[in-house]
Amino acid sequence: MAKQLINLENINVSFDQAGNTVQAVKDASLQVEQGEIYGVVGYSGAGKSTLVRVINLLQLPTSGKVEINGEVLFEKKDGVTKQIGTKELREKRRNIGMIFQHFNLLEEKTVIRNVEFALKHSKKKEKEVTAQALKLLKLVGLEDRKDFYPAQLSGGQQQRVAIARALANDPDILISDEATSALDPKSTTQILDLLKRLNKELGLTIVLITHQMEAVKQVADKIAVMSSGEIIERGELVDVFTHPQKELTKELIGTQGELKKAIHLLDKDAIQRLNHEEWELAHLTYTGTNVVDPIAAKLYKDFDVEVSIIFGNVDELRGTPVGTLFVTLKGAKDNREKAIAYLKKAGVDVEEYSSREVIA
Ligand SMILES: Nc1ncnc2c1ncn2[C@@H]1O[C@H](COP(=O)(O)OP(=O)(O)OP(=O)(O)O)[C@@H](O)[C@H]1O
Repeated sequence: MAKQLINLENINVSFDQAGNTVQAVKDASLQVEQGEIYGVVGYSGAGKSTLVRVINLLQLPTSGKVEINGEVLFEKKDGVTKQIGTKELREKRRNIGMIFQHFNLLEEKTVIRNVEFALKHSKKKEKEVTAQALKLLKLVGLEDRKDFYPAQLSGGQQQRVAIARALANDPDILISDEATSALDPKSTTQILDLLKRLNKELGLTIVLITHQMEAVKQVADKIAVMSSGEIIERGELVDVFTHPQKELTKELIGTQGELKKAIHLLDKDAIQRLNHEEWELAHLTYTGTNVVDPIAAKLYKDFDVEVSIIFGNVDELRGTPVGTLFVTLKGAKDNREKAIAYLKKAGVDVEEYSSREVIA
């Protein structure tokens, strides 16, 4: 089993905002294993940044436990606080690189000086510092821009510099706080590809905060969904996307919008002529690409259930094709039940909407 690198237990964070207490994080626990890319998603204000800033104690929790690589950095329980010393914390923080939406580069310094700046506390000689900075710029594909100033680079290139700088002290963990949110789609993909490569080549553990579901779809192994300070759902990326439990998760991943589209596309005149008991709308989700035709034929042949496809789509989740299909199922109720039981057994996730719900 992989080693648990980050362990946040029962974290609470509250702020005082003009005399009112805002609870930004509520009893949140998050465990990240070494080598994982863990996405934390949710709308603005959900508490993502606050929770993740707790990892390196840039944000002190009101209560809870912060354990990194088996070492407790902070624990406050029953009014008793334990916290590592300032000097030790400074060292620990070097093991956790951070990148942000705004690249936070020093504008008056060249690219290489920006990276070297992160090594100013190291005991390395000047020559070694420069060699290390060059190595990092090579890693992010920017060695030929080493003497440029940040303003002479595109957003994507500036984020690469920020990544090189974040990796200067050879950290085990990289926290990415909305790092692709200010970039165009092409640069976003390039940065995500770079993060994936660093994860693979360096074994870097990455915590990725984002409101962009496309970003987690491309790179995350696991995701946690946050709402009003709480983690409301979590799991393997493909599981959460194919079996979302909470309404918010469905909304974030677009299932709700797809359902509306399916209802809009239904041939309501034709369908309203049918008895309510004779049909339903079903949302099928499956991994793999080629199950559609055989399923339709099989349901008709074996269960006397007629399948009409309203629309379908194949998406890719971290390289795994995931098909989604909205269909109407027509036939006797018990036949439909048997057909659905068959689909579920075949690994297809089925969400049913009764004809009354759809027509309402
Ligand atoms: N330093 C602070 N002082 C007071 N309130 C704060 C502070 N930092 C965050 N908050 C509040 O805590 C809540 C959660 O904010 P947080 O930035 O963690 O959310 P988020 O999910 O990361 O959203 P965003 O992407 O917009 O930053 C918000 O209500 C915010 O106003």
